[in-house]
Amino acid sequence: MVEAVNLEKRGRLKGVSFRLEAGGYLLLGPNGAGKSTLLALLAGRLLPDGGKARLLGRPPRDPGLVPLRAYVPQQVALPPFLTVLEVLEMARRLKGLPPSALEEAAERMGLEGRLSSRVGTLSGGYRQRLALAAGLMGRPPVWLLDEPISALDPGGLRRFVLWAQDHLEGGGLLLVSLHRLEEVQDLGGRALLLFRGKLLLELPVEELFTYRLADGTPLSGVLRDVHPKVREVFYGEEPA
Ligand SMILES: Nc1ncnc2c1ncn2[C@@H]1O[C@H](COP(=O)(O)OP(=O)(O)OP(=O)(O)O)[C@@H](O)[C@H]1O
Repeated sequence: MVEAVNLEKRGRLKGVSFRLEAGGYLLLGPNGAGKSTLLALLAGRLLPDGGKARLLGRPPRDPGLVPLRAYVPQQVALPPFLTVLEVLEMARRLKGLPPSALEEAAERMGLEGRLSSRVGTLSGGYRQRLALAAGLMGRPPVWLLDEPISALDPGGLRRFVLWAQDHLEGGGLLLVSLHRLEEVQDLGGRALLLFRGKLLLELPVEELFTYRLADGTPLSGVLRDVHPKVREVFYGEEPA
């Protein structure tokens, strides 16, 4: 469903290749690893300097992908003077969806009581809920999400996880970048570990917690705080 072939962006992504079928994929890696760059390339928001990407067999900028692919970037610029309902209505029209799709998306993210609020008055968490509701509206089969849960409270997070679980059960693909792995491990699936613009490792999420590097260091600890160790083991470099 989503394919990258030697995908490159100068100084940011160094030849990443994979082929992802339906299912959940957690895109992990330290700040600056290239997660946002990779997602923006797959979504057609950035052009690659080399290689290519395909979503459902089509190039990322194919207009036919609009109703088939959701992309929610890390920072979503929503016009502050519009109401929640107006933003959702814009998304609905852009994707050519029926009103029931708007209602479902608002309900999924718990926005029913805030439809008349102006975006500029929303808290950070509600803005993130709105970005998700607008982006995921209409059940597109491919979801590309860049740190979509960073501002969500436990209720918002539960709503997102439930929606994502339904999406996966329905045969969808979810590629999501995040740092707080513990909160989404119910989604299962596979983890893709990016480091310095390269894909280091792909493994089932449950193995992340038990995987050990050659010297016995647990990978989950490495992800949290000992990144030079990753460099040492995977690149053969001395730790800084
Ligand atoms: N517009 C840009 N122009 C040039 N370089 C950029 C630009 N945006 C990001 N970079 C660089 O590209 C690299 C990868 O950044 P990217 O935002 O993709 O990482 P990330 O893994 O998403 O990080 P984070 O976890 O902090 O969100 C970084 O070195 C960053 O400084």
